[in-house]
Amino acid sequence: MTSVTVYGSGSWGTAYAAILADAGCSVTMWSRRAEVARAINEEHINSAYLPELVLPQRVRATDDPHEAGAGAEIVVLAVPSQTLRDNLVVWGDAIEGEAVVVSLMKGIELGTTKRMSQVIEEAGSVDPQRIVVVSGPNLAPEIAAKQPAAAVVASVGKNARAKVAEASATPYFRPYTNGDVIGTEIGGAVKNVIALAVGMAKGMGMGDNSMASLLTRGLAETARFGVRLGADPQTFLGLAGVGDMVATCASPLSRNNSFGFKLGQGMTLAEVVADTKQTAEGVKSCESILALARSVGADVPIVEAVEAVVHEGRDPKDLVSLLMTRALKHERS
Ligand SMILES: NC(=O)C1=CN([C@@H]2O[C@H](COP(=O)(O)OP(=O)(O)OC[C@H]3O[C@@H](n4cnc5c(N)ncnc54)[C@H](O)[C@@H]3O)[C@@H](O)[C@H]2O)C=CC1
Ligand SMILES: O=C(CO)COP(=O)(O)O
Repeated sequence: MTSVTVYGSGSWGTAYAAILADAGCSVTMWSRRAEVARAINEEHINSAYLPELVLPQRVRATDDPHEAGAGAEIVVLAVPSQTLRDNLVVWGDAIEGEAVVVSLMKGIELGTTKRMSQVIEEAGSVDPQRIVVVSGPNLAPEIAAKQPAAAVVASVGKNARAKVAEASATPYFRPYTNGDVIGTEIGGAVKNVIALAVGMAKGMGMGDNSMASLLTRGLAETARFGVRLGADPQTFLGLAGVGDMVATCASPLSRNNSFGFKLGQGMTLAEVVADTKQTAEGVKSCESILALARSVGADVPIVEAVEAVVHEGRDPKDLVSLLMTRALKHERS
């Protein structure tokens, strides 16, 4: 039985722990709060995040990161992107030397503009051959309800990606392996920002034409940007690209989409932040994504417009003029 540790007992960490257990792994979760670990062990429920999900008996939890990591062959990281480095400084040494390390995170680090796999390599001293990124249309509440979904399991290490695909394949979760780590991570991070834009548009009363235009042009800028970083353009036509873009932009279950919706409806940024209990990665990552795109000369107008609303105090209503009055251009330029 493969032994897996999941660091982070939030929405996706918990749903992914259930996948791993349903696939036959023995799973230990690390929870920041002792009461969350206790409820998982005694009631098999994580009520703050996924109250409907009854976790399998083979999922255990502890608030001690070193106890959690002992003996794990696979270590899964599911904390907010902007906290990953600090978390690794505190408990990164709990990750066993030969363990495969999986990132479930969809963000770009502020300041360094690093992707999560790069932060793991740097702050956790992990060989890229052992780093795997899981991404795709995977809204945690739907996965927790065991609704069928697929995902990309990407790594430059063939053995590592095969091991994680094997460990997380269930009748409701189908992993596809891929070698394009850059494209997989860029797809996951940028779609959160596009979902913020779509949410704002919906919140302002716009319909499906606006949503589809933002989604499609959002995918175009994601691919243009990703290719500049070395990604395979085909990845953006797959689950970590169009798949995740569609799920996140269409669903009110998406925290990024909902965050944008509330802004579009007229709530202030401070009000929306206070009203959001879980991680909406695009809110912070729009800034680092924009910085990274500028550093490689990639034009990302939707990301730029979202950043202007979220960080420069522009009114969401300005989104329309910011995007619609730019110089006309060829669709594929
Ligand atoms: N929820 C979803 O449907 C999906 C989420 N993701 C990604 O997974 C990553 C984790 O997201 P969620 O589990 O949804 O987030 P969440 O907000 O539901 O949970 C975050 C977890 O990290 C823990 N944590 C550890 N250190 C922390 C710190 N310093 N500050 C705040 N929290 C800290 C929290 O206690 C909590 O257990 C994100 O990058 C997200 O984009 C990816 C696919 C699906
Ligand atoms: O990444 C996700 C679905 O694939 C979850 O999106 P949110 O973080 O916006 O909820």
